[in-house]
Amino acid sequence: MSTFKRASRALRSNFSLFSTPRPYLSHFSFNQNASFCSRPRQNSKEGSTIDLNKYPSDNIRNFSIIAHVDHGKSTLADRLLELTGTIRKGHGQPQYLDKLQVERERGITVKAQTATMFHRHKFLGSDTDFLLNLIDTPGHVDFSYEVSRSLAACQGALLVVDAAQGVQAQTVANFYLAFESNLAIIPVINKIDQPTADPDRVKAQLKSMFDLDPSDALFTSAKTGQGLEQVLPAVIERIPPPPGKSTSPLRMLLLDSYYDEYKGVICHVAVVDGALHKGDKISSAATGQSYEVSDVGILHPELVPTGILLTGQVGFMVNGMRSTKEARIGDTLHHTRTVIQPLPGFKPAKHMVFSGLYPADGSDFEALNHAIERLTCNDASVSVTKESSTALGLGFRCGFLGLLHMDVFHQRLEQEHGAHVISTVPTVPYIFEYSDGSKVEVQNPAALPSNPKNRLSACWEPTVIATIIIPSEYVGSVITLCAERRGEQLEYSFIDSQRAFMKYRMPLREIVVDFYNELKSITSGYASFDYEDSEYQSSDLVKLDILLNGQPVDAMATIVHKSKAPRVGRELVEKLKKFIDRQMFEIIIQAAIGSKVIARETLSAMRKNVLAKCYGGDITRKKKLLEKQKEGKKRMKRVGSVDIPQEAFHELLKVS
Ligand SMILES: Nc1nc2c(ncn2[C@@H]2O[C@H](COP(=O)(O)OP(=O)(O)OP(=O)(O)O)[C@@H](O)[C@H]2O)c(=O)[nH]1
Repeated sequence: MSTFKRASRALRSNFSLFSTPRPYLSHFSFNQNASFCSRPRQNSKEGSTIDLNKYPSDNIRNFSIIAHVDHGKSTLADRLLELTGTIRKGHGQPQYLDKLQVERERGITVKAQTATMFHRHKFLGSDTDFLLNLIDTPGHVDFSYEVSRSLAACQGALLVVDAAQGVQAQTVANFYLAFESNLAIIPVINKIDQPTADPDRVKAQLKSMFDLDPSDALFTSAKTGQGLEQVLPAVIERIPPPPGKSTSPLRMLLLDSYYDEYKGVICHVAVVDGALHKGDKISSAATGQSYEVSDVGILHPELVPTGILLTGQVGFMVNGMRSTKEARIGDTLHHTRTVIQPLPGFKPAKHMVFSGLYPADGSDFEALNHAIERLTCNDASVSVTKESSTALGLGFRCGFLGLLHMDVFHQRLEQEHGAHVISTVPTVPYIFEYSDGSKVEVQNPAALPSNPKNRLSACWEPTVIATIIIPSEYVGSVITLCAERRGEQLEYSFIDSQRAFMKYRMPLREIVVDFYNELKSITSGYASFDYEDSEYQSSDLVKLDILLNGQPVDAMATIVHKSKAPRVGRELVEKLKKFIDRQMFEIIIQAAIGSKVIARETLSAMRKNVLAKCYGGDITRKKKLLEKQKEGKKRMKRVGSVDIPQEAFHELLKVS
């Protein structure tokens, strides 16, 4: 059973009983008298002098910061890094651990980031030096795979909740991920400086929803610094040290990997048992392949070589892997020639949406191939297979964790690798059964015959369990929206007098495209939403073809529920009419199921004259416009004799 499903089951039972055992681990002694004491400022440049032998596992704490989107994880991480002198105060770069350009532009965390901090604290009566590994995690549902991976390296988590917004859908999802991993959970009610903050209400929600003791909650403002002095003492006193054995043979969990231009593949690892030294010979439990460790160290938060990583420590390792494909996330690494029991590892990432990626300019296939290869080195959760389309030429079919993930991947391709792509309508993985009893998973609608009923006997679509939290006054409109999206209500209750909690089983296709936007718009932005994958359900699906002047455009084909086909068909042809420029001849745009046309638009003939509004004879301006038109043409795709601009493909993504 998937973690998601188990969490969902726990969640369901939690809501019916409203009281569960306290999720805390109680085996670690709690020192009531310990007091806060700051360590002299550390600087990452001092890295080479760091002696990790000073930090046996009893003096190590590994913890994640988890929360709903925007509740302040990365800002809190900044403050903790400053407090411990890991980064300079006023370093001028908010959300320091969000390093990607896409993270900075969108203000979201996409990749979990680890930072090692050092902190002196009065513990059991004496000043003690601690090594703290903090993992900042993403909040958006698409990246919850990153959260579950991060939690595997931790013994505790700070569950951050916005004091004004209270518990939201991803708070619930992340709480259960941590709870299922048996982590010590420290509730942190953040943003208490806001005028609308109501920490007492949030405390009551944490008690009623998760049975978290209200007296355990910390109250902070990551913005003003209020209450932050309580955080690290709580981490040290309430989170147990890592449980591994220093005397056992080395076992390391491979948490993540990325490709660095200069160093090659860099692996992030958690040393569960034993110790890793520079120069060690290690092997992968998954592939049996052996490597020599050429560099090892901590993330402080930049790479700082230490020559050693001891039991319970989290850090980086370079070992001559040539491609990140060799670095299998969740793999156990051990000393060559020792026999070990591999660690449980992680479930592979589940791809929720698939889309074709094609070079905007057909001749750029090799450049796109190269760009995708490089980017997947740093984002191994994308699946890639080559495919070809009669409309778009050679390209790739890629699997993503969700639509935001797909969007972020496109943006990174463009920003980090200069690749311009056309993407096809995203689709979810359907299962079709042929009349001979064989079953296929269809990730590309073009792969289905246009009249599938002739050869197919049954079809199934993936569903999700959606969690929605909304102010009570919006319940009616949300129920209507979910019904329109073929949702089946599983649960409906109240978190407190103001907020309702609902659970729905919904077809994945109905939520991947614009469900969240619509939910936000009908609830004035107050809804929060999360989902977890569930089983397949039998469904009445049809393939919807788009034809231009009678010729099907394979890259625009889509699979829809039969009841929605007329509306989707109509919307698609209307969108295309808006985005295709008039050309020298008439263009007939049709949507069809098999040979039956269900929607049609006609674009009358006329060449778009970009100089129409250019009065007077300024030749340089005319030249500029003609140049711009030429540039635009590069981003067009010719299907038969019809030029389709890139935006038309983008717009089709928004039709559900
Ligand atoms: N008023 C106030 N604003 C805060 C506080 N903490 C964070 N913020 C603001 O809240 C916004 C979101 O903060 P982030 O730290 O990026 O939130 P996050 O949880 O890391 O966001 P994701 O990574 O996208 O999930 C930013 O504009 C912060 O400046 C706080 O204590 N008080």
